[in-house]
Amino acid sequence: MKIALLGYGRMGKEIEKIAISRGHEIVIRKDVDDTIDISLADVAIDFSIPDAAFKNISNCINNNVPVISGTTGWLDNYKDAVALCEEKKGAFIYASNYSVGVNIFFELNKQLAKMMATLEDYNISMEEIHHTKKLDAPSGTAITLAEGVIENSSKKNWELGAISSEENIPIVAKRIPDVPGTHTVWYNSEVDTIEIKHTAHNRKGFALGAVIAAEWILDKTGVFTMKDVLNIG
Ligand SMILES: NC(=O)C1=CN([C@@H]2O[C@H](COP(=O)(O)OP(=O)(O)OC[C@H]3O[C@@H](n4cnc5c(N)ncnc54)[C@H](OP(=O)(O)O)[C@@H]3O)[C@@H](O)[C@H]2O)C=CC1
Ligand SMILES: O=C(O)C1=N[C@H](C(=O)O)C[C@H](O)C1
Repeated sequence: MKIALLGYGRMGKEIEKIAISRGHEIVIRKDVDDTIDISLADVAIDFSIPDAAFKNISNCINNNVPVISGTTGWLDNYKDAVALCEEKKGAFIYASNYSVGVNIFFELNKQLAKMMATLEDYNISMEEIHHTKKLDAPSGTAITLAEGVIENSSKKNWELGAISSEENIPIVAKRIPDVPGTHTVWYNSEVDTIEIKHTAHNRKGFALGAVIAAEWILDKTGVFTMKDVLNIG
């Protein structure tokens, strides 16, 4: 299939390698906000920057090109993207994390949250560690993890910082050179700690998941998630 890469940075370049190895062709590599003919592509993959993602996604939907977005930090506009996709009968997936391992971790996190929901002796906290070039904090993945806990417990919100409260899940964001992405969820009590952790060793898992999602969405109409693509949970 013919792929448009909207964003040709660390992820765009990783996706290009995997897409070519799976027999696809890259027809657009868009690195800046210039004019492009998106309709040259069968599918678009957006890994750009928070300020550009919604415009890129809308442009694809308006031109009837299915779009996969992995850009984080733009979710204030997510509902508008969903509404536009439904109105235009387009095809769209956003995932804060495309790796298979993290999507399993998301399900594990929800199951654990259910089990811990009534155990008042335990305090939850989360940490995400990423490279120093990352623009947003907390990471999209940490937000998805927090939402998974909120759906399955009495917690109401997440909060950036270390202080735990009855209603909020504290998320600490650390920036350390070259770290691709590490996420930890802790439940601490006076007597013990339960910890679940996902460590990405490189960006290949994110990139492979994005290409698999692009292959999957080609003949579909609607708004989907990685759970639909991987058929898990
Ligand atoms: N969902 C997932 O699985 C993952 C998500 N991500 C997310 O993906 C995004 C990109 O990450 P990463 O590749 O590391 O970041 P990079 O900074 O390496 O790449 C972003 C690229 O987007 C380009 N860009 C800027 N404006 C536009 C525009 N209007 N249209 C298209 N491209 C544009 C930038 O160009 P220039 O440098 O010239 O400004 C840059 O090359 C981030 O939001 C990150 O959080 C990352 C990994 C996995
Ligand atoms: O910016 C990154 O690098 C990553 N961003 C995503 C996020 O915000 O969760 C996914 C991954 O952790 C890498």
